[in-house]
Amino acid sequence: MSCCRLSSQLVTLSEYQHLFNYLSKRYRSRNFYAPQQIFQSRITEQKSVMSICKDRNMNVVNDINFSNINHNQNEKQDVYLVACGSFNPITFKHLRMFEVVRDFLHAHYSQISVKGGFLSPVSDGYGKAELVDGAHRRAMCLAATANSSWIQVLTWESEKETWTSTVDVLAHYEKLLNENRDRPARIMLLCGADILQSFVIKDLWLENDIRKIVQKHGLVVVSRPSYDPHVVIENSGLLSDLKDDILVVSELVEDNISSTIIRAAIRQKQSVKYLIPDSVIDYIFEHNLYFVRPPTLVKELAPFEIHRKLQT
Ligand SMILES: Nc1ncnc2c1ncn2[C@@H]1O[C@H](COP(=O)(O)OP(=O)(O)OP(=O)(O)O)[C@@H](O)[C@H]1O
Ligand SMILES: NC(=O)c1ccc[n+]([C@@H]2O[C@H](COP(=O)(O)O)[C@@H](O)[C@H]2O)c1
Repeated sequence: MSCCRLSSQLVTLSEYQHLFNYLSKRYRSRNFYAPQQIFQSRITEQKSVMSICKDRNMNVVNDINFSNINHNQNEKQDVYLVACGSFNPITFKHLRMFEVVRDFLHAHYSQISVKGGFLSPVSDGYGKAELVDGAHRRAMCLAATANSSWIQVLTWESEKETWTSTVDVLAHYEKLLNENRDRPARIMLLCGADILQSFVIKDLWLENDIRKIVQKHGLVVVSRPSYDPHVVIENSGLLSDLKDDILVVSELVEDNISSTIIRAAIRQKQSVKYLIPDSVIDYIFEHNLYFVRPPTLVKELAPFEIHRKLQT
């Protein structure tokens, strides 16, 4: 019997209900089931990241970075990986990044124990072209992670009307995660090499934010074709400064799949099967997403607007 399991996603009650109804309807004939008790208990757990993620079996130390991580051989650091992005729509590559990085961290840092992975879809207020409604992007992320035992969806960022800087997103989740936790866990940013390259774009990222992300939280960059993270680091004074705390992980199977390509393929009525999860394809068809290109936005991305205002 094949079955999909609703794992402990961090979503609002109505989204749970919506997704549950959708998946149940969709997969009834294929033995999809989500026992009501599990479903209900997850709802009560949704209030804080901590309540879902708490796991106090490991010894952890607070606020270590990669430069000193090897000095604490006897103590384990619980780590949660957070990927911020549009997920418009989510692809297998977004999910792969988590698997690759967890393997890498466990293989190279015996003190790290990766306890969970979080997808944090960006708010509609980010202003990126072709961004479909956050509720759809969240639902697709939920559908895509329904089978994962450790990757979950965080909805706080995308439920806000306005865009939140990534450093604030990380700080928010870290605070929630560590509420009432004796030994704080660490939240690390997981991203593709294109995001690292975007760090040097004027007014897109603040230098202080980058420093905080890298030094306080930790940054893991996954390789992506056409991007060379090492060259980007070498050519930037700031990133060269921080290079000991930036981890670059080579994906075993690099490919240039992107949400942009998926959207274009759907518009051209080409198959996207085996590029994104079936449940996401079903959702796209059911909600008629991406078949028509929306009008081009004239406004620029929120971070540009906000950071320029800060300077005046
Ligand atoms: N093919 C890929 N290889 C490595 N990293 C990737 C790949 N696709 C996406 N990522 C990473 O996943 C995260 C979320 O990406 P995002 O939602 O922006 O997807 P995208 O495919 O780059 O989007 P779009 O095509 O709409 O610009 C980012 O950190 C991005 O770098
Ligand atoms: N200054 C910042 O914090 C900053 C700037 C640009 C993008 N981002 C984030 O990076 C991610 C990029 O997503 P896209 O690759 O889809 O544009 C989003 O989550 C966005 O919020 C953050």
